[in-house]
Amino acid sequence: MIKISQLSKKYKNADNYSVYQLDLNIGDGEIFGLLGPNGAGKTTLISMLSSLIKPSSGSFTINGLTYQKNQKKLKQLIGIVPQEYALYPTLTAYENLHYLGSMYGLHGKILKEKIELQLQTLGLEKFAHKRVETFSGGMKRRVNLMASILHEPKVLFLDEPTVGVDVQSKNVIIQYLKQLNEQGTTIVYTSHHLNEAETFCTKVAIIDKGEIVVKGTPKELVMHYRDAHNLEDVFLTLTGKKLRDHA
Ligand SMILES: Nc1ncnc2c1ncn2[C@@H]1O[C@H](COP(=O)(O)OP(=O)(O)OP(=O)(O)O)[C@@H](O)[C@H]1O
Repeated sequence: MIKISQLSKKYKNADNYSVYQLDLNIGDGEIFGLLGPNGAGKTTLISMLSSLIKPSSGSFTINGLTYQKNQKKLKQLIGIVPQEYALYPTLTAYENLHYLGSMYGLHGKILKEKIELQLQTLGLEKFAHKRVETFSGGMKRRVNLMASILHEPKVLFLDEPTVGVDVQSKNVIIQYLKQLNEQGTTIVYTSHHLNEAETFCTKVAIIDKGEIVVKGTPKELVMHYRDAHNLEDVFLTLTGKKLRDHA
């Protein structure tokens, strides 16, 4: 589904590469977790894959398509849930979804029904006509998610979709993503929640300093490191306990 070859990114004026000569294949139907400490390059990688930023070198394909030649097709094929809310605060949840859905060519009864179904599934039907600026973090995260899947993408990229939300919202989001995956959506997500990733992901890659340190199923990784009881132990073994502050 996704084939990444020697992908690198060095931001303008930066001293180091944020992603360096990265090779990775992500199969159809996976829930793939990109894990790593602060500044590891997770957002940079997912932003390149969702064409929000341009690689410095290397290449990747999604379903055999490159961005250079298939921008329109890829826009329909993928969904992007960025870390920042991509919503209009003064519009209601319904108005936001209607506007963003129409950007993907959805209209009329079909769009209305899709919005209503999603609001219901993600527990927001009662708040459909309230302004998004009045919502809690968890509610905004759920609207952000809905906005990116109205066009039923085959691949969904999510950058920390459960950051800053309460346990209930997190649970609803993860259950919903699992449901989408069962219906055939490939999911690529970044997270700092290792417990969540361990049960949610079919495969993970631990990234540090722009390179993949290890990849595999969570079970394989925990089995491989003798003293590890869980994915967090594997993570700390590989990335160390030093703080990774960066500016
Ligand atoms: N726009 C930018 N310009 C310059 N450097 C950047 C830019 N964005 C990110 N970086 C640098 O690239 C490196 C990787 O950052 P990135 O945000 O991809 O990491 P991350 O793994 O997503 O971190 P976090 O977990 O903190 O979100 C960091 O050193 C960061 O400072």
